[in-house]
Amino acid sequence: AIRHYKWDVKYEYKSPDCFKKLSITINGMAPGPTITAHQGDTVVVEVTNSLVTEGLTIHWHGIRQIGTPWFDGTEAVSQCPIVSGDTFVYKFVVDRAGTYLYHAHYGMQREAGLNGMIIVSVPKGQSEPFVYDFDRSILLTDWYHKSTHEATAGLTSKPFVWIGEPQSLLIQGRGWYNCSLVNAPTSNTGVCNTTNPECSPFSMTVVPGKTYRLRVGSLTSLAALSFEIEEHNMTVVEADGHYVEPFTVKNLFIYSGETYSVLVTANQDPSRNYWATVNVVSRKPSTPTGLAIFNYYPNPPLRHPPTVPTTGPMWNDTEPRLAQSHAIKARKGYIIPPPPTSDRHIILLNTQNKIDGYTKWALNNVSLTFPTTPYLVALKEKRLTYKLPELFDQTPPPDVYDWEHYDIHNIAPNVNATSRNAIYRLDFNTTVDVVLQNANTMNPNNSETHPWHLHGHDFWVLGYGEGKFNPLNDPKKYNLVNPIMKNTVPLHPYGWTALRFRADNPGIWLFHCHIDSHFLMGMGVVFEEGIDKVGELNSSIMGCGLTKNFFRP
Ligand SMILES: O=C1O[C@H]([C@@H](O)CO)C(O)=C1O
Repeated sequence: AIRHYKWDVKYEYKSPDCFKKLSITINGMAPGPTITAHQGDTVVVEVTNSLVTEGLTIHWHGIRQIGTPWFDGTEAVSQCPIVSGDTFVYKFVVDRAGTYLYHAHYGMQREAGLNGMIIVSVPKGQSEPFVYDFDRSILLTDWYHKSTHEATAGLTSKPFVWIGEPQSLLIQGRGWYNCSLVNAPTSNTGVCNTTNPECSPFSMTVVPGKTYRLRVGSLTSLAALSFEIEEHNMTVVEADGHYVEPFTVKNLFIYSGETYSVLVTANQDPSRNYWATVNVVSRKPSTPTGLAIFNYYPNPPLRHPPTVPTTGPMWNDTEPRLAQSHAIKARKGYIIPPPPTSDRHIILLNTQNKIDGYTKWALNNVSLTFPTTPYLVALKEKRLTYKLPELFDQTPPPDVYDWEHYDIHNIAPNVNATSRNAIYRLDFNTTVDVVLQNANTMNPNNSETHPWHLHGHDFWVLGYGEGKFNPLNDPKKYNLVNPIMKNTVPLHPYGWTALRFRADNPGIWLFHCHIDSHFLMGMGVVFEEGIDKVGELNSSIMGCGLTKNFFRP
């Protein structure tokens, strides 16, 4: 079947945490409408850019875009931005059941609220390997009071001005900010108003005794989160569209770009409500706990639980987060075995760097910048390919760093890093291993968590380790038996994460840190595979208005 959506994207004042701010909305909503479909459906989204002063693209996060790399929605990679006033039609197949996301992929627009969920059900008549009574979903985000334009200006200036920690955590687009913290004029209730119904907490109503499949997605711009429902255990059954061998947690760690399904049974005292909370982990929190209400029917949905909301685990305790990462395995009966060996081994050292006085992130000393001609167009459009050396840097970035000598525990020495728009070219249909290696930032005793997201693929997660990855010994410890497949994984502080994927989807695909500011600071790489097998480009990705027709075959 075809699922058709018509979206108008614009700036509007919203008060998701009681503080009034310009937010990007879709048809008046932030988060945007949930896309629902069955496996195998074609989703058509007609997007009109009514932002007036900026371009726009929308990325369908977790959808592999097999055969439609031009609809991946990544500015500078798969398309020109949709110019103001123009309408762009995304059309793609959702080929696997599961929980996915969508969000803007232009500048830092995601941070301004352009995000939502995609829920793909199993084909009619097919069942899933677990049972539940109801299907619910919640999207977790973080929220700044400053505009993304201010944030961007700071991140791209000399000296660097860091955006800091978000003011609120939102659960399904709702948070609560203590308005007394707003600087003068405090009397101006038009700016921050804690009685505004827009910032009353999200309430999820449950019927006592019933089991809920709760789909949880995170599209935070910075924060790593711990999510929990007071007095209730959660059984993890799905991650990024793949069934997980079930395991039970009290709190779920979730990183930007990840989705999980957990089963929760409403088996507690039904005479009261319970807090559902999100807390920041990995960074020293200065953002208050995000609150929602787990409402037992027929109690009033917004009646506060009688308890004090939990503040979550210790923010700097990496161990339980690593333990959760290790616990996620493919479900028996649903294991897709990885190729036993790999054809190419890429190790990416993640460092914070100074380049030309600007603060950046780099992979093997290369900080990613983008050409103005999208890579897909540059490499495929016959009228441009003869000019390739002018379009972007043709010398590939390095596959490895000097792992024998680099000290990941010390402040980054920052030598010789450069900003470049070069890409990795992968031989089609080969197997590629990527090991992400974390290190110390430019601040003493500090290593951050980075959620890495790959476009166009799911990868097998072969292992996580602490310290420095040793390419001679550590691959022997890879899990080749039941690794989960995902599209986003955390790289833990001072650790490494090993992935394997098949370069079997013709196109150009980003692989990047899903922290908005880090991506802006160059934390990503680009893969090309099978460009000669990409079909005739959809001309709507090239230019604006009727100039797109100039590229029609
Ligand atoms: O990229 C980052 O920059 C700041 C800080 O390192 C700048 O000093 C920070 O916390 C990041 O995650």
